Amino acid sequence: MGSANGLASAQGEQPLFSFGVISDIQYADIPDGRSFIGVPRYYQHSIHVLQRAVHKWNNHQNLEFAINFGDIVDGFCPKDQSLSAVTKVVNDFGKFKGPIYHMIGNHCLYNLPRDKLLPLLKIPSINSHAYYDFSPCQEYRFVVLDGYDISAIGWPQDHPKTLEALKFLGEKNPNKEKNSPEGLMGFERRFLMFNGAVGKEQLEWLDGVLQDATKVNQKVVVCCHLPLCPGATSKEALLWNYDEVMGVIYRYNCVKICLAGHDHKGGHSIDAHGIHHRVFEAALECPPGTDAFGHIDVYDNRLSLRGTDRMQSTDMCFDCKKA
Ligand SMILES: Nc1ccn([C@@H]2O[C@H](COP(=O)(O)O)[C@@H](O)[C@H]2O)c(=O)n1
Ligand SMILES: O=P(O)(O)OC[C@H](O)CO
Repeated sequence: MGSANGLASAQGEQPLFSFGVISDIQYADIPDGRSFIGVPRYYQHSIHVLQRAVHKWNNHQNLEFAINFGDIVDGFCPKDQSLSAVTKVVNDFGKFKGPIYHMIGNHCLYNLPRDKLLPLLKIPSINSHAYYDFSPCQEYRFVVLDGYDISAIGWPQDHPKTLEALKFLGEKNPNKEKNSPEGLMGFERRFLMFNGAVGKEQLEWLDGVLQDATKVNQKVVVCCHLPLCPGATSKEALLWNYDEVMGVIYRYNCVKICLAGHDHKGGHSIDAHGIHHRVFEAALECPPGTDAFGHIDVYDNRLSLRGTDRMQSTDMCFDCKKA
């Protein structure tokens, strides 16, 4: 974490553009609680973290857009309040004076099915898929992955993707409770119901996007609710087929940074190919009065995350000379 990776001073240098980031708000109008392993969760306070983020992003005056890394409403939200809770959070995001790019997380899908959720989040979609790309300037392209493409949550119960996910979980996780990693060894601990996979069609789409980005000499930032690198996250939070996705990414040299949420404590690693992986600290786990959001300044050779409060600042340099 921090600038221990040979960052040259950014003083005086203007970023190409900047954007806001926040993850795992998991808002619900319910009393505070705890995660399965006992970490406090502040369901009502987390929307105030978002409100302060939007206020700060607007005051910055130079943010092109913001990205929400998923899980805007918690699974414990009473289901008759799911729509109003999602709408409330979307409306608060709407106060940002710029576009918001959303992605879906497991908690979003506990609350609403894809056909309801995606239009509310204005996620460009064909057949309820939630992957897309955008390019804020000639030099950069952002790829947003749908980590719950193959998943036991979010699709109708008899949907082929639900059936494929349940079959896969049945083969990989012998526990009756499919969210339990008990007895699973090493990276196999990711085979849990609250995770998912990127399907074949999406992998082919990703390959095409990276091929195109390479042709036009664009640097790519990959965003996904689920982390893609074991070095940046707990094993239990990894995308089921993170290795397949990284296999596609490694065919090219254009992906420089992968950003994610889901693992609430946050993390940072640089993989063997020099790609930075940054998992964001959750807004949900901020005790009242504290925050976790940030903005990222984008340069030719690095992304510099300026975190607020519990979100650690991180310099992610992919072509920097050692100081
Ligand atoms: N080590 C674990 C972690 C989680 N579970 C199950 O997953 C559910 C969701 O976990 P949270 O961290 O979001 O609370 C939890 O309710 C457990 O059913 C588990 O079994 N073992
Ligand atoms: O999305 P949650 O709240 O179920 O939490 C996921 C865990 O952080 C993964 O380790």
